[in-house]
Amino acid sequence: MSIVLASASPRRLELLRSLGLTFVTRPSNIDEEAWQLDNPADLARELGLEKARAARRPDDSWVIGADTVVAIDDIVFGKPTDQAENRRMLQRLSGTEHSVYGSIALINGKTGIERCEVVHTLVQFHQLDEATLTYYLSTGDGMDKAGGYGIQGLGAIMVEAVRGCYDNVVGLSRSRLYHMLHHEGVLPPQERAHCAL
Ligand SMILES: Cc1cn([C@H]2C[C@H](O)[C@@H](COP(=O)(O)OP(=O)(O)OP(=O)(O)O)O2)c(=O)[nH]c1=O
Repeated sequence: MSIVLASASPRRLELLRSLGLTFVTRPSNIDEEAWQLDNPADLARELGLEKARAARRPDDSWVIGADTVVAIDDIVFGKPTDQAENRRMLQRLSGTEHSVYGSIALINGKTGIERCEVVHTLVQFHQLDEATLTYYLSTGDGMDKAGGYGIQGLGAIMVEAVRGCYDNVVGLSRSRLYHMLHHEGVLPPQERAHCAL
């Protein structure tokens, strides 16, 4: 039984690799902008499932799709299109707490079984002063990331506290994924032996 990661995200690849699993990547490249849902958790769920469906294969492989949605009061902050938008996003996140919804979808190509769970993490930002904003924006670190920041990199300087799963903010909750795979009986003995958890 093989595992396919339907993602182009280097963060997700690293997180999955650290579980000690053998897998291949197959980015799905769906049009995420085409999805408009009012509820951010539902949006994360549907996008995770769509990514997994797009990479599905007609064999006994398990495809993993994931999506990260950053939101305040149901207003979704996607990836910034330019530095000015990145600045506006960080100004909105400054001094307040926001939600990060991360979906994990699992699809079996042979049986058609579909599972999807959404993990919710709360992230509190410091009040950001102009110097900090300008410094962070100058690195471009937030440009390819939901909400316009990366907690695992320099974005950490803006984070005051995290409530819930940290991995979920980075892009994939290893703990939740492990338990989902385990529940489906996906992990063969040799994979279990190498598993880092
Ligand atoms: C909030 C936050 C997001 N991110 C990243 C995780 C995801 O890669 C990205 C959210 O965009 P996604 O659309 O979830 O993922 P992606 O387009 O990067 O990759 P793919 O669809 O191929 O799986 O933001 C961080 O790396 N650190 C953070 O702190």
